[in-house]
Amino acid sequence: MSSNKSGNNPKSANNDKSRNNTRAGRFSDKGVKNSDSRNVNNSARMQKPKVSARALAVKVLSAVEQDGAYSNLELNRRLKEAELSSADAGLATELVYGTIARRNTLDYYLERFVAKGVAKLQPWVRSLLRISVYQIIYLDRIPEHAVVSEAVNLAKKLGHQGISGMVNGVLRNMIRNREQLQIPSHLPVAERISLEHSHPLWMVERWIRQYGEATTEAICRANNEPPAVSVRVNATMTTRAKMMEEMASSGAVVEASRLSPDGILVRSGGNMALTSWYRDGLFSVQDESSMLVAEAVAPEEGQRVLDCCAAPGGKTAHMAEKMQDRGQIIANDVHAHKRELILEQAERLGLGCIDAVTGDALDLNKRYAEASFDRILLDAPCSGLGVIRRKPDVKWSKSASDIEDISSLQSELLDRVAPLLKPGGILVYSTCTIEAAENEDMVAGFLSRHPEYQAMETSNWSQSEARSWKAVNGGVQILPQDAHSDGFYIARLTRTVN
Ligand SMILES: C[S@@+](CC[C@H](N)C(=O)[O-])C[C@H]1O[C@@H](n2cnc3c(N)ncnc32)[C@H](O)[C@@H]1O
Repeated sequence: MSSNKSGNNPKSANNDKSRNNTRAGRFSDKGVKNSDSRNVNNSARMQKPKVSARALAVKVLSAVEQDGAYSNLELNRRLKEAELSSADAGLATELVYGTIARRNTLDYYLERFVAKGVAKLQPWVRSLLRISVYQIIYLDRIPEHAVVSEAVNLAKKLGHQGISGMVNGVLRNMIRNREQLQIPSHLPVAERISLEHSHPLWMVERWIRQYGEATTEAICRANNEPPAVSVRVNATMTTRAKMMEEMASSGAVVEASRLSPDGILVRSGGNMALTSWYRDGLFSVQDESSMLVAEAVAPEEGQRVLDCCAAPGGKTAHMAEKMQDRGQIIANDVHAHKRELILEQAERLGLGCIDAVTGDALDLNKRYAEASFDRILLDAPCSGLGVIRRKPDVKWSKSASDIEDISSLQSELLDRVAPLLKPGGILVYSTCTIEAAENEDMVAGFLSRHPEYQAMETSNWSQSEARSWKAVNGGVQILPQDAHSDGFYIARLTRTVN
């Protein structure tokens, strides 16, 4: 039996607290100090907010659970309306993402104290109890008595006396019996990991089959870390060294990415998407793993490139930057409304070599001539299980059958676009998941059906850090704990004969 690691009881959860590296850091009101006030994420407000941070979090969580809303979109929409101070916006963000991330652990604890069972509660009451227990267990800056009184006041406002009494009773009882807030160590391993790190049991069991127990536990632990902030420098406008200098002199704490030559890790400095550097196109906000995709494509100036599933255009733009905006990139996506997103990126970054088009990638072979592209990127739609840190809802919204469904689409997409590559060209297949069925098994199947394709060496494109990663079929599988970046699979294939 593996030993209990952090997060299985309130005490170790408190150790988690002491790291104080919460998601809310992104909303810190310590904006970059800069003589150019446009770069300061200054949101001190004088008026009384229309809604409290906790009420907003309860509304977002209830909409996610009841209406299947996307947490990020719902949260952003409500934050815009609410005009909270930056600290309160940070708290609301922390409560929403933290509560979703720790959902089944919170429910496991609550189940012992809610007489009629958590499932029978009204969704808003369930959300209120969950955010309260999340604060008690995982956040150190809010005293327990404040958590209880805030919850009781909110229950009075949103419900009635009976509900506020029940909320008061449940929370006080939990605080009095903290020793009961433990995950028993005698549980079968998969169940223990599932409860301790809040992942669905089917997912944990699936990963144990693929990666073994220790790696699965490391994946689940990493999935609960707040994601790092990183930006990709626009190489047509500046260099990483110059950008880092400018950012540092404005008060941001930055580090060069060890994964991508274009990446900068931003340890503190406010919301990068609100800076004038971002608006002026000097950089884009992008995860480090994702930056490795264009690295693998290695497009050259003057080449013709096909990006099959391109929206919102992050990797398209990166490839255009690598080409110094010389050549042509056809950036295709099936959704007409997403074409705008690609065009917005291109315009902000000053990139003219991108042609954004709409259509099903399954039909690209009817629209373009065989062997007409030097490079093809298939950044496929996938289950997204590599980006749980950023989108914790994925844990609860996906099922094993989603993985089977999406892999048959991926396989068909690969088969249809393969003839479009010139002999000697490079086809990159990438996903933001860690599922073998969508990754190495997918590429193995493709190579067995297409003798005209070969896997390429990974070592000549991946940075030194990446070279130790598991490389199979010309691809690297990046797990979220490897470099504390998103889980990604990137395979690099070449066409040898016509
Ligand atoms: C992983 S995302 C691509 C992310 C993008 N490469 C980037 O870096 O910004 C997958 C995209 O595939 C698109 N998509 C899904 N099915 C498609 C299809 N059959 N044909 C073309 N695009 C598709 C989705 O709309 C989604 O935008």
